[in-house]
Amino acid sequence: MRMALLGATGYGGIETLRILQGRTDVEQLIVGSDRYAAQAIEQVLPQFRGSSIGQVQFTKMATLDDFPMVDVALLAMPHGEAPKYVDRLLDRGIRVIDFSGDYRLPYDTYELWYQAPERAHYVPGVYGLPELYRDHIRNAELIANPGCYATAAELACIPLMEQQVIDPSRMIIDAKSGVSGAGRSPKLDSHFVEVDGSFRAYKVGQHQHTPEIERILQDAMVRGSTNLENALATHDHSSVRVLLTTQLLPIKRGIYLTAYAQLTGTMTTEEVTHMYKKRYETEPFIKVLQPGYMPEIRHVVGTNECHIGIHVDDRTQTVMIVATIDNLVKGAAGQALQNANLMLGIKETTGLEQTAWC
Ligand SMILES: NC(=O)C1=CN([C@@H]2O[C@H](COP(=O)(O)OP(=O)(O)OC[C@H]3O[C@@H](n4cnc5c(N)ncnc54)[C@H](OP(=O)(O)O)[C@@H]3O)[C@@H](O)[C@H]2O)C=CC1
Ligand SMILES: CC(=O)N[C@@H](CCC(=O)OP(=O)(O)O)C(=O)O
Repeated sequence: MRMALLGATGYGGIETLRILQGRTDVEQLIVGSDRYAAQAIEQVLPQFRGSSIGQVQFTKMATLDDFPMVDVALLAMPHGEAPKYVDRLLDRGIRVIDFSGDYRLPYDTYELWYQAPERAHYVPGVYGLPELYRDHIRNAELIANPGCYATAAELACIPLMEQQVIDPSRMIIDAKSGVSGAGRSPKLDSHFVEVDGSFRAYKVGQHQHTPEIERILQDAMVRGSTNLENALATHDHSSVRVLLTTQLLPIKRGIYLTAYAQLTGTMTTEEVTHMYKKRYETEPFIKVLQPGYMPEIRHVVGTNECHIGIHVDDRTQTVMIVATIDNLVKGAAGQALQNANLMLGIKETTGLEQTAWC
């Protein structure tokens, strides 16, 4: 595999390097950083001292057109940066996986939720959630890697949507993330002293992953339906409505997400669990827990896994799904490398079978 990684010194980029350094099938690795151009990875990131990639030097991203040919480029930069590079890469025949929100939504929705400045209208890429779009990903030129909360929310709710057993118009998603989700650039809100020993909600009612989750769950509902005509007729484009609350946990990494939805018929915890186990039985990274068990962040940190716990509250006929992921792995770098494996015809789990650090 020949790969370029632009934005290699942010948390998503560093995590990509951590996962890649154990791989023996990486024939070429180009790492882009303007700030650290010409320095070796191990000079800038001492955790890679003596590793197989430690001596690779960072390259200025502006020199992109002179890079040697690669199979795939991963772009791990803040929102709004990827479009400076994407067309140039695609024109050279290099396939692209973008970590940011730039290619996840139709432009009008993107502009609204990301407060994007006036610029060219981007066409969404193939959405990089293998559990829903595996076959599209294999042939894609441009992948929009999902957001971290969105990954957890979608994996938590896809079986409910496909089987149409809930009211999709009033779903509640309560999500908590470790601080690395806010990126590596210093900001007051993610400063250690502001976060340690505290807990708070942020971006209330305006989190940018809200339309992403609604769009994908809507699609899951329509695609999963055994009666497509009925699904299209009864659910117009705006029928999935999600109230998303995002909160900052005083830990480095991990997402703990709880989705609540109203069942339209009577179901037990055992029945919903059976439905989830069946849906995800061939998915290498999804673990559905037995009734009575709930996931924990420490059991997924450092892994590309999503653990799912299920409970049905009989009194209110509410189904509650808890999903945990590592925001930097299944929520970013791991998922991007899972997508790269699919695109390049490599076994999907290659390099991604680590167990948790706990
Ligand atoms: N952190 C997470 O949990 C997740 C992040 N994402 C997305 O992944 C992308 C990368 O995020 P993250 O890894 O957290 O890191 P940052 O957002 O902090 O990105 C830092 C990297 O981007 C490069 N960069 C390029 N242009 C700019 C610029 N104008 N300003 C600042 N940095 C720039 C930096 O290069 P240089 O070395 O030259 O400084 C550095 O390598 C973002 O779009 C984010 O939304 C998605 C899912 C989860
Ligand atoms: C803790 C924290 O701040 N998290 C980030 C989500 C990062 C991510 O996955 O999303 P994007 O790629 O869409 O930025 C946030 O809430 O904006």
